Amino acid sequence: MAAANLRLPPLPTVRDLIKLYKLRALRQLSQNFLLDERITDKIVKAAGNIRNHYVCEVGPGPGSITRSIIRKCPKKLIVVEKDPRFVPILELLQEASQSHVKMGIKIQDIRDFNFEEGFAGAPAREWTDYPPPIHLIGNLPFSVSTNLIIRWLHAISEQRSAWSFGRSTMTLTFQKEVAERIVAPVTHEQRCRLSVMCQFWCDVEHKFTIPGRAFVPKPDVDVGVVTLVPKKHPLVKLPFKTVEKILRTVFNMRQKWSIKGGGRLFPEDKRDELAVKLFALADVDSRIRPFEISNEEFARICYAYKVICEEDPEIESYDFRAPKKLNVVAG
Ligand SMILES: C[S@@+](CC[C@H](N)C(=O)[O-])C[C@H]1O[C@@H](n2cnc3c(N)ncnc32)[C@H](O)[C@@H]1O
Repeated sequence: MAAANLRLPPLPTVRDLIKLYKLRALRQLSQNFLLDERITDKIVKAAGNIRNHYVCEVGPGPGSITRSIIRKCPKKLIVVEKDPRFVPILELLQEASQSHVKMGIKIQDIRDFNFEEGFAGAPAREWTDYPPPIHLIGNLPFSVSTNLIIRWLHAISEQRSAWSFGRSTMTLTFQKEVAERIVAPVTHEQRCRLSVMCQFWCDVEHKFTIPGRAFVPKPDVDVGVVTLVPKKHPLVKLPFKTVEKILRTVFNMRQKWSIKGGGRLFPEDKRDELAVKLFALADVDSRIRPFEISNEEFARICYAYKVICEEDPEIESYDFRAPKKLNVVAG
């Protein structure tokens, strides 16, 4: 039987609090608020069981998802919000829930937040064990969401930050197109570098879509709720930056044969020869387009690149985007 939700003491509605504190949404902080409790409950439900767990909410704003999280009775909730105007409302929630939930309020950029400190005391699990009782939940600001997920994948690949405790899970919102890219399988029209990066390190699921009209103010796009659970066994075990460079380069020519983009991993004088070698070593058809390459095939391409770099270490530092050296004649 499901445990009963915590009943908060009577509070003004989030809509009334926004009015009371005259909180005009700031476009530069991607502020679009969710006021419908059924939707915020659904987001929190997508995170699975959080009772007695440790939760970090990214960008709580006026606190509607925060209320849904509190009702599920986590052991500890840390909210990280950049905009200090929300402090009085968040403190109200902190006070209302203090007998049940230990709630911390951090006014700062999520990109600078120290998860090891925030989750201090949370039980750690072996990477290949069940995920620890730690969750990251948030209706992310559009302006930082892609950058944030790349940073977090990097941390996952090195099992640090929130992932020094094990395979901490994430339930996050993205613009619908970004959500579709994250989960896009091979040959999907939205498949891109982000799809492969996310799927190398996480099991991803697009849980549901929230129509733009559910937000105040209404954004121009719909929003997808995605769960990301770090994989026990990532599909690739190579340095994150190397993998990122390989995928960025191959996807640079999305509509061309993969050998075209892949070739740009190598300096021009060796390009043709090494591009053929890359795909031969990886046993991947070089004439399919990047979005037609499966995750497993991309993993083989990454390892083949590594072999080529071991044979010729100068290759690794080559980046086709770097400005060409000018041949300046002295004197
Ligand atoms: C889309 S709103 C969501 C607000 C609230 N969670 C909701 O669903 O109604 C994004 C929130 O993230 C906050 N925010 C924007 N950039 C941030 C950052 N870099 N670090 C932390 N919070 C940020 C905004 O101030 C805003 O409150």
